[in-house]
Amino acid sequence: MKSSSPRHTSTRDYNYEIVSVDTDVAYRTWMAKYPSALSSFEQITNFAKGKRIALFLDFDGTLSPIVDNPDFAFMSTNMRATAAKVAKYFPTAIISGRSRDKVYNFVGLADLYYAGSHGMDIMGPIRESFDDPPNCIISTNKQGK
Ligand SMILES: O=P(O)(O)OC[C@H]1O[C@H](O[C@H]2O[C@H](CO)[C@@H](O)[C@H](O)[C@H]2O)[C@H](O)[C@@H](O)[C@@H]1O
Repeated sequence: MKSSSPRHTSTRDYNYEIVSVDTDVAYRTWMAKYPSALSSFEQITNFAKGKRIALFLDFDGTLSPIVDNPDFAFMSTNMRATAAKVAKYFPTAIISGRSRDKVYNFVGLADLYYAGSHGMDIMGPIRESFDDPPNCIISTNKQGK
């Protein structure tokens, strides 16, 4: 007779299943406490009305996937295009535990703010001229210094 319930061939399999159930419960509990912002989008947009918006983003695990080798945490083309688009509407900053240069090299968007080393090293968008929006800083290189 064929059994319809899952087979447990070893204690190891059984323990693995308990860990999976625990992980699932922990995940559901966490999601109940911190629901996806996308499911409350209307509430967020209503709350944001009349306010000045700035966007602060994490890099690893947010803009890039978590990978084994930190040197390969590349952003997708879609994610880069989305970050560039959102930065046209709101001041947008990336805050990271990585060094600022490393994050900038991964992202490569000049219109964003970058806060590296957990906020110890901050760079604003590169300003081509004094006529650019005031939320930019002047690039020291562009001034010839
Ligand atoms: O503040 P973040 O931008 O989230 O940076 C936190 C740390 O991110 C990196 O490590 C994490 O991502 C790696 C690549 O996916 C992954 O291999 C590692 O296990 C994660 O901890 C980065 O290497 C660290 O320097 C950052 O502090």
